Amino acid sequence: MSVNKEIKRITTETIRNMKFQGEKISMLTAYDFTIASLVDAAGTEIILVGDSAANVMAGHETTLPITLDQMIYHAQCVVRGAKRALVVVDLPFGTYQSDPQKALESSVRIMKESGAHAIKLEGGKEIEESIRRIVNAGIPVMGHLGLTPQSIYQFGSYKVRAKEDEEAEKLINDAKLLEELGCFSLVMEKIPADLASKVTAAINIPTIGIGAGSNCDGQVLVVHDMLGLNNEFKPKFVRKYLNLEDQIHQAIGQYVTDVKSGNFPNANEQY
Ligand SMILES: Nc1nc(=O)c2c([nH]1)NC[C@@H]1CN(c3ccc(C(=O)N[C@@H](CCC(=O)O)C(=O)O)cc3)CN21
Ligand SMILES: CC(C)C(=O)C(=O)O
Ligand SMILES: [Mg+2]
Repeated sequence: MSVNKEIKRITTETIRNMKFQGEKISMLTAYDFTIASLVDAAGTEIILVGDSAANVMAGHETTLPITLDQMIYHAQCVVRGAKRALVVVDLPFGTYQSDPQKALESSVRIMKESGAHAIKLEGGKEIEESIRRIVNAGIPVMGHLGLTPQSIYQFGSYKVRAKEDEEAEKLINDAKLLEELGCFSLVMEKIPADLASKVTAAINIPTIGIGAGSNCDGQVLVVHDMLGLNNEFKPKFVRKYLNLEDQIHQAIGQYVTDVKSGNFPNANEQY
């Protein structure tokens, strides 16, 4: 008797079909092999190698400083851990906004050098040509609208976006444009739940929300946030499933105490 232990890979088509079947899509970030393996094994459909690595991994204030080389390194680590999930990588700030040719080259580097399955970029109409080029090259693209952290210095704050009619209307038009351009899905960050609902009903590609209410086709969180690894960051859209920061603080405190007291290592922990 032979058992097929091969794991079936989630594809962009799987993700698109989930919307029609009414099955919600779960997405989490990962930036390294170990966390990616855990996120993958627990059944998350999409792993995002977010440029939030700039904050979470490198300690930067914003996402702007992370480079394409650094994103590729994180993506390589994640791809080795993801056996089933679709791996999506953020194009970092400055590698796609200005020039469609550069956008394509950045995307090709990510796909070639990391083995990831798709890229994500922030914006709508402004980056239309970049998205067109990348999609035409056969690279799956995930859009990202609403609060787009790479534009933080233009927004001036991380406040909820598209509360006014004019910005809401632009967001709806951008969402429709992204669908037309061939994006396979769309992240909507920190926008009113009613608007997210409206967009989700208006397009045929799945919407994945973060601070965008329960009517999106899927949800995404930064894995370190939902595990409670950084207790200072607590916008209300984060649900903390664990309080790892406190647990790790306690464990490491105990280790320090044991080393200092001579309690570690004991007779069984030496040769
Ligand atoms: N750890 C982490 N989680 C994220 O969700 C995340 C990142 N980093 N980095 C990139 C972007 C930035 N994001 C953000 C950033 C701030 C708020 C926000 O609501 N800020 C509140 C303060 C919240 C707090 O720290 O308690 C604000 O009023 O500015 C939301 C999403 C989402 N992304
Ligand atoms: C918050 C998600 C959507 C993201 O773009 C990131 O982690 O960089
Ligand atoms: Mg991002």
